[in-house]
Amino acid sequence: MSTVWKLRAGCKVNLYLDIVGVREDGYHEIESLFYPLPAPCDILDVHLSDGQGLRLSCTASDLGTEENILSRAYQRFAETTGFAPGVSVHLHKNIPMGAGLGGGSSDAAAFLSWLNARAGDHALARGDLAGLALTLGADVPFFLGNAPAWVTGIGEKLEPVACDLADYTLLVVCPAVHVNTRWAYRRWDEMRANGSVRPRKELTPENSPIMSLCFTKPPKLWNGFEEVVFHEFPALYEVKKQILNHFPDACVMSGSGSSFVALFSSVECANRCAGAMRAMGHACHASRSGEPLGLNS
Ligand SMILES: C[C@@](CO)(OP(=O)(O)O)[C@H](O)COP(=O)(O)OP(=O)(O)OC[C@H]1O[C@@H](n2ccc(N)nc2=O)[C@H](O)[C@@H]1O
Ligand SMILES: Nc1ncnc2c1ncn2[C@@H]1O[C@H](COP(=O)(O)OP(=O)(O)O)[C@@H](O)[C@H]1O
Repeated sequence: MSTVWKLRAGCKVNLYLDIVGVREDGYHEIESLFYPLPAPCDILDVHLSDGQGLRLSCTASDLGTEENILSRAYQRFAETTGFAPGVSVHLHKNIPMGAGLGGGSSDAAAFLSWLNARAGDHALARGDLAGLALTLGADVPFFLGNAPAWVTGIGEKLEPVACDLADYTLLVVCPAVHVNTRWAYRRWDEMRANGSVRPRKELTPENSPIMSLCFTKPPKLWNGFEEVVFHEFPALYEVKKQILNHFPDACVMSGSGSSFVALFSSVECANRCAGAMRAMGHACHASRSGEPLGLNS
């Protein structure tokens, strides 16, 4: 029986996300604080097999194997390095898709790291692996290091940051709403063109009512996608208000949505919030000091 590796692919939340520019190729420049979380997380059961090529299966029926990012990661790595072993992967998909949690990117980074660790003389240097990762997705380079980072460029410039949230319970609330990242960026462009959204540094109490509320209490967390996504999905704005009713120290939508992350210094408040969210049908995942935290809802 060959060795089976169990790779855990956690998720990320954006504690700050501002869109600060658009490149010629249509990709957007961002300034964002990426923070890794252990829950929800995907599991990749990987084992080497005879011959060459990837055999992929996945628990998510709506995620075919051809368009799965893991297939593209294997293909890209084989083309770049010539290392194309026989590999079987069974993906236990737990991170909701289109949730702003980087689930696909995390899977790809976990698999690329595993391939590179076994590639021997074909292995890529760190920078080259990050460059390959970027071709799979803007969030993939972050997951290679999987540590709190200030992210700029389109997602390829990473600066490690000391971001100690050990005093907080982090609660991820996942409404069953799929937000397409590409749509969110295009919609941001349209709203930017008509002046209804601006990069945060251009906001003043005069040109943004929401900021006039915040300037007295500068927002600890910020996500420039909220106005875009709440405009299209008002139900998500309601979810955020429901979370705020449980007195988190801070709460923000993650990435292009639809998930939220809330920081609670009180575990009791986090528990109550999780119970209320689950009663409304929203999956919840908690963690504290980098470890998953079971919540009695
Ligand atoms: C919004 C963010 C914030 O962390 O994450 P998610 O909400 O997806 O988790 C990222 O910028 C998403 O990264 P990722 O999800 O890897 O995006 P990709 O698959 O590379 O790109 C999907 C589409 O989004 C647009 N895109 C993506 C990244 C970027 N910096 N500018 C863009 O304009 C492009 O149209 C691209 O075709
Ligand atoms: N292994 C995978 N896990 C999740 N999504 C995948 C995967 N492979 C391909 N995808 C595609 O990537 C899209 C974005 O998924 P994901 O990265 O989880 O969301 P987000 O970009 O909101 O963080 C999904 O809607 C799906 O179509």
